[in-house]
Amino acid sequence: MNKICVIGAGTMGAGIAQVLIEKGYNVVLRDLSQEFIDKGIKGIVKNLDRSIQKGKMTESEKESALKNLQGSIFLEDIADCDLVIEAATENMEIKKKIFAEIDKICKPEAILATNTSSLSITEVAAATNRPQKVIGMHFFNPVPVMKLVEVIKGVATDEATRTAIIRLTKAMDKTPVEVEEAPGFVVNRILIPMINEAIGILAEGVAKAEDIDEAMKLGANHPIGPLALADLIGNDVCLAIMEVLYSEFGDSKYRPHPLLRKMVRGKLLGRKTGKGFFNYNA
Ligand SMILES: CC(=O)CC(=O)SCCNC(=O)CCNC(=O)[C@H](O)C(C)(C)COP(=O)(O)OP(=O)(O)OC[C@H]1O[C@@H](n2cnc3c(N)ncnc32)[C@H](O)[C@@H]1OP(=O)(O)O
Ligand SMILES: NC(=O)C1=CN([C@@H]2O[C@H](COP(=O)(O)OP(=O)(O)OC[C@H]3O[C@@H](n4cnc5c(N)ncnc54)[C@H](O)[C@@H]3O)[C@@H](O)[C@H]2O)C=CC1
Repeated sequence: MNKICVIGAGTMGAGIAQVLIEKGYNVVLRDLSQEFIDKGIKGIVKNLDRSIQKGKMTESEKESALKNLQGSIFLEDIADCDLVIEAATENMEIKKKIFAEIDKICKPEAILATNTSSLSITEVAAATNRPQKVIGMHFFNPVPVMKLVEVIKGVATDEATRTAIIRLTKAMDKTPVEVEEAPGFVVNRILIPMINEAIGILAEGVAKAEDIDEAMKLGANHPIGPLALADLIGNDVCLAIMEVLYSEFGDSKYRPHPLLRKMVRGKLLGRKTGKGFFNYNA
């Protein structure tokens, strides 16, 4: 595998692209506008500069990593990719449209992976004429730091695709965990309802946001509290995942809290909009 296209230059796409270029892969980072691509690349450069400051990377290593990266708004630029990793908005209709498009453009042997947090790989794959080459490759945020990749087969995913993705995951210094297709897979089925519960606790006035987070950090040894984690993930992403859990299982325990909806409607998405449960410098 040499040339990889990452679709979506947001929180996850930029992180995935960063790790890939550091490992020497040629990456095309695609988004809908140059502005989104520039923002993603700016974040990558900032992270690489931080690594230099910490003595973990040299200036020339940074330059050679960045040489591996090409931003593009043109879908044609991905035609010769060996693998596409889609990290666009968590919405089934958007993902199906992307997969139908890339299926037409990419060479027949290319693997098409989705970084979806919760959606059905089988349904995404059904938008293509190569469902055997479609797979879930679920990274965690922040990608350069988090070691896990959940690898999820759809009903038609073949063995060669599974093996290739496991191999790439290890080459990226990540640990693959294979998961059967199920809403939210493993981590998000546990993590996002916990965040939703923390939002309920806040809405009921049981404790202030800072204290909810402090309680979970000191009482459960979590590295950050659930509300800060919601801000890191993005409240829109958290809501999308709760919606999938709720609609797929039809169980009221997965009902998104109205405060989560209100936050998303008010564009209080967390770090990416500068304000969520806490404030951040834009
Ligand atoms: C929604 C989904 O589908 C799935 C998901 O992703 S769910 C979310 C999963 N992620 C988590 O649970 C993250 C929980 N939080 C954490 O682990 C930590 O708070 C954290 C790693 C994000 C930050 O750690 P911290 O100790 O609070 O801060 P900080 O000291 O600044 O960072 C620790 C390290 O991470 C690095 N780091 C932090 N944010 C980073 C980023 N966005 N990109 C790259 N590196 C980053 C720092 O550079 C630092 O590196 P060194 O150890 O080499 O110095
Ligand atoms: N935020 C998180 O912590 C995690 C998110 N994910 C998943 O990763 C995916 C992306 O999430 P984020 O990076 O958080 O979202 P984001 O909102 O930060 O970025 C999404 C990007 O996709 C772009 N996009 C939308 N439609 C597109 C299209 N048709 N073609 C190209 N680009 C398009 C948007 O312009 C945006 O820049 C989602 O499926 C999400 O569920 C997975 C793991 C963790």
